[in-house]
Amino acid sequence: MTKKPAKIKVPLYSATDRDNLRWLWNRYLKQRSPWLLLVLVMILVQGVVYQQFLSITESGLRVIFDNGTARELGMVCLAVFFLFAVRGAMGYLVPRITVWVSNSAIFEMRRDLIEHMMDLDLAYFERTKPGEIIQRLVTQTQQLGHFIGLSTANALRDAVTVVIVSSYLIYKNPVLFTAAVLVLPFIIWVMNFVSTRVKQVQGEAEHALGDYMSGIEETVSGMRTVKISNQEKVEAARLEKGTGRIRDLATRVQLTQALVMPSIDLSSAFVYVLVIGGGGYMVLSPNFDMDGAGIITFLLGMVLVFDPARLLAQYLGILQAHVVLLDRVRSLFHEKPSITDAPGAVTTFDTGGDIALDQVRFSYSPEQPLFDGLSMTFKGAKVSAIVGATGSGKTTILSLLSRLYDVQGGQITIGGTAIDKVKLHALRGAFSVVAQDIVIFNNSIWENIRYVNPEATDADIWQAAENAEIADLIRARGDAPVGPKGAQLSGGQKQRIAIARAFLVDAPILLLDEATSALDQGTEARIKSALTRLTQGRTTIVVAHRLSSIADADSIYVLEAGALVEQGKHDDLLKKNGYYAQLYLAQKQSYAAS
Ligand SMILES: Nc1ncnc2c1ncn2[C@@H]1O[C@H](COP(=O)(O)OP(=O)(O)OP(=O)(O)O)[C@@H](O)[C@H]1O
Repeated sequence: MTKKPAKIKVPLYSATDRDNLRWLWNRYLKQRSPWLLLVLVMILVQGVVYQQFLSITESGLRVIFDNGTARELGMVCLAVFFLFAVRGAMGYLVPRITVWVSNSAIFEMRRDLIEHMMDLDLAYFERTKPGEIIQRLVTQTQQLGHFIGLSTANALRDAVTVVIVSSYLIYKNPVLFTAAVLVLPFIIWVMNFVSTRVKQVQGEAEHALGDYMSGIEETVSGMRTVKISNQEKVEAARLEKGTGRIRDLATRVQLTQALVMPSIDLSSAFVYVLVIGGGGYMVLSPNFDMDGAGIITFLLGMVLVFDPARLLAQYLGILQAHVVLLDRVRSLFHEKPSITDAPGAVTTFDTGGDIALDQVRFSYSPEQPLFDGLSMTFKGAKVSAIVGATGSGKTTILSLLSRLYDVQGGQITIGGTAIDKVKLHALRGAFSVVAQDIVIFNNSIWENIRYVNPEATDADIWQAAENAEIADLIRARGDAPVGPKGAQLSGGQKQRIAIARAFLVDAPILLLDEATSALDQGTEARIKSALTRLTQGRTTIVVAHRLSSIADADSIYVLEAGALVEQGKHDDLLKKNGYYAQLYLAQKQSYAAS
């Protein structure tokens, strides 16, 4: 169940807001300023068209009231048509240009966000919810695009209309305009009150919809557990409760929305009564210079200014929300990667040399120290194994070698070169990894293997698949996709894909982290010879729980709570009768028992 987001109160246009808006302008909009200027000119033209329309209408009405000619009336009609044709053309071009400008700005923003995100440390992704990142890259940028594009162009057009038409009305009849304007804030208040109510209920409805969708996602993806534990009824009741909430809120939204039209009608009535009554009085009274044409035109002017004024008030209302949105999106750029290329980092180093950890200190959090001065050397072109109880730090050592995390003290060298003096791309390119968390895409097995080396020939891929004992499965399944996250494959089949990938990547250092743990002993034995071939000539580091699988390693390192407690060959370690021997015997007995 997701928590209701807390209401955030930020002062409008704080220093941060101004800085964010400046950033948005400088980075994504400034280079498009000629287009924006064109849009501004067209918006001004739209405003002037309304003023001209009012002025021509007034002349037209006088032609009618003062017995003018049909030709004069025809000219007025033509002028009105021309004016609206111009406004129509602008009305087509302005959204076209603004949508294009804002979409390309948002495309660039998303591209920058994606590139920035790719550079961030693994640690960032381990502490940030995927939903937050998705929101920034998908919905928040989308909303921002709409805001800097159409919403702002429309608001500008509305502002220009209000200013130009109001100025014209003030010029025509300042007294009547002032009286009408006194009512305007009240109308806007009524409108905003209704739209705020609608927004509130809408917000609750969206929240309920979000909960309902998360509920469906949880139930569907956990269907195996739901069925095994006979929870279908409970889950159905939970989802039905969700749909009930949505029904209630949707009804409330529609009932509140039903208030909009009557309140518009009622508030417009105030203005119309005021203009017709007040203006009519002015026409009848000899003290004012006002005629019928003037009063009708004035009324028309009020109608023209009314909607833009309301929309402008609404726009100002949502402005703050979008400034907050901008801050959220930009916050991803405030995250800085700490694992980067050092100045002067090299791209070539002796990838076949020894890998040495020298007095390495590392912990994921200060409260839980893991390595405090760990030293060990993995011989180049040999097979080394790391064993130890769960949580002793085996996988972490592999992560440190490829700089998924940086050591906090001491150093790691490969072939004598400190790994933080090697460009990240070159360093990581030296490793081929078969890890516990295998990423499988919803594609064919063939494509899943090819993923690690798109340039590989078909023959290479078949060879890798044969080596990893997965070729028969490829033949049987053909091009069929393997389901989201490889849901249609067994754990062992996924591991074989990972092993096939390792065969396909021709990297000098091989890291096998529980690479065969999900394989049955028969399959493990069958691919063992292939794995042995794979390790030849490569520096290989194997992490395994099943000690029998690493018995023939050139060197075995035994870890206990982040410290190296024993090191040697399998037979020597057994003879020593220490921690390794204990682990080995315990495993042997449990296998015998099972
Ligand atoms: N990303 C992480 N963030 C915080 N702590 C972590 C992270 N990864 C591992 N740890 C912690 O660090 C310690 C060592 O973990 P590591 O995965 O290296 O152990 P391991 O020996 O490989 O264990 P296993 O045999 O269970 O795979 C554990 O206590 C674990 O909880």
